[in-house]
Amino acid sequence: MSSTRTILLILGFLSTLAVIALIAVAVTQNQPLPKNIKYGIVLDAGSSHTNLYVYEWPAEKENDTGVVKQVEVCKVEGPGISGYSHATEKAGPSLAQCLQQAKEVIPSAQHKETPVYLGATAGMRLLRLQNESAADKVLSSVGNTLRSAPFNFQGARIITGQEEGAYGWITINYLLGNFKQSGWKKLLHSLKSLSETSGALDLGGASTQITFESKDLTSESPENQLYFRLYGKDYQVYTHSFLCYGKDQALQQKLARDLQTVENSNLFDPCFHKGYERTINISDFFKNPCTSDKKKQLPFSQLYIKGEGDYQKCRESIQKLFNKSNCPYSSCSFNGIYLPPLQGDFGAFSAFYFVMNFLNLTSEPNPLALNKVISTIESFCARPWQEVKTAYHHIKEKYLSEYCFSGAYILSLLENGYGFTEDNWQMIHFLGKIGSSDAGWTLGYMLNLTNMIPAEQPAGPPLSHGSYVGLMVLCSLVLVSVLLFAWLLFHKPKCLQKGIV
Ligand SMILES: Nc1ncnc2c1ncn2[C@@H]1O[C@H](COP(=O)(O)OP(=O)(O)O)[C@@H](O)[C@H]1O
Ligand SMILES: [Ca+2]
Repeated sequence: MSSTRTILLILGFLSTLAVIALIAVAVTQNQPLPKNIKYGIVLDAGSSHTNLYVYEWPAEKENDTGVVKQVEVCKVEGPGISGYSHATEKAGPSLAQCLQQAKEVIPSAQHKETPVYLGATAGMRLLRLQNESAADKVLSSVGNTLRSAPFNFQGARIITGQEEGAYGWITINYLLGNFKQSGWKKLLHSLKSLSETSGALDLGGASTQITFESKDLTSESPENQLYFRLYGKDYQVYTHSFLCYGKDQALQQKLARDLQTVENSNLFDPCFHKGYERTINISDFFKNPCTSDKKKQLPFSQLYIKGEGDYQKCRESIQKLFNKSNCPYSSCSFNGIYLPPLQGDFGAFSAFYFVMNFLNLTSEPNPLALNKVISTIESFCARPWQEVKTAYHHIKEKYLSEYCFSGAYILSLLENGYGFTEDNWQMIHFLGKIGSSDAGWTLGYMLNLTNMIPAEQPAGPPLSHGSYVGLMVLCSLVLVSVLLFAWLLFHKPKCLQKGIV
């Protein structure tokens, strides 16, 4: 009897030892290999300025969703590259300082294999319309600078408005993890027939984009339609980019309209604060493709703008930029552009975020009601310029003086332009960053050009490393408990014998 007990004891001890060994092997064997990091660089050459982004991802996981993240952003000094139309050779050298910063962030052994892309947006689209050869020279200047950097130059080009919308949509849905939803979340969405993805609203200085998944997208307007197959799923997406409807060009358009009825060189503008004054040179004003159709001979060369700080009047004058009179489709946003019914949540970024964040109107996770947003902007516009300047002395005067206009413009674009209402306003989420990455088109652009988003779900182990190890541990613990229980049951140790009948 005692010898069987000894044998069983030894067996129990050995099996416990075996289980511990099993766990130790599982943990060490499945430890991810030391990280092999890859890098990519994208320059966003916007109308107002250029930003350089450095992204990184683990090489062995590059086709997984959500693994690429932004590790650096560098703001290029000076204007956007389209601002170099009169000194095109200076456009490239303006990028040198940010390229230097990228060289410091990325280990030098990896410089040669790191792709670098430059995408120019609406500022360059406008320059190309106004002066094509200047636009070509600017692009060749930035191309030369990028080629001479130690990275793997992949091109400098003007991206289309459609691409800008599409890549912005891909970026935010990639970062929000919407392309890899769990089974139950997918089921919930399909039961409620909700979109699994978030729409994207991007407001720049020269153009603005609206992009969202639209299940009932008809083929009325093929140029607004995009099809994607990502991670094994099909997406039908609507997109449109409005050139001249970025916030800086919208202001130019509004001023061009105001100039039609001005009686002398003084213009009272309800969209600027009381006490604010700005002088505008008329000679260049109508050369811009966004204002050239309003060209008018005026008896003065300078216009003096004087602020009135009246939100209601400002909204009325902005409203005129959205022509709702003719729509050749079943439904339109404005200027005769097709817009299917709005669907799902929207992420609103770049200037949508900068402006609403300044005005403290981005409150998440509980978005504010539309009437609260309106009253906040209304009272901000009513504050005298001297008071605003003192309260926010640390903010660039160019930005500060235009937050009233920009706030009113954002509301007009969303309400009058796209038809958001009090009821669906809260579907809009103003976001600057998602995790460590800025919301914008650059990440989506790089993911696409490096083929990092597969059309089909990559075949991989069914369990993640963590779940695999967890499961191993759990099974082993169950095994030990069963063995222990069996031993107790059949060999009732003396100390327990009394209790068992
Ligand atoms: N902190 C800020 N506050 C207000 N506006 C900002 C801020 N930072 C950037 N902006 C504005 O955001 C817009 C960015 O547009 P940009 O990307 O340069 O142009 P586009 O996308 O039309 O080519 C510009 O109007 C710029 O003035
Ligand atoms: Ca932009």
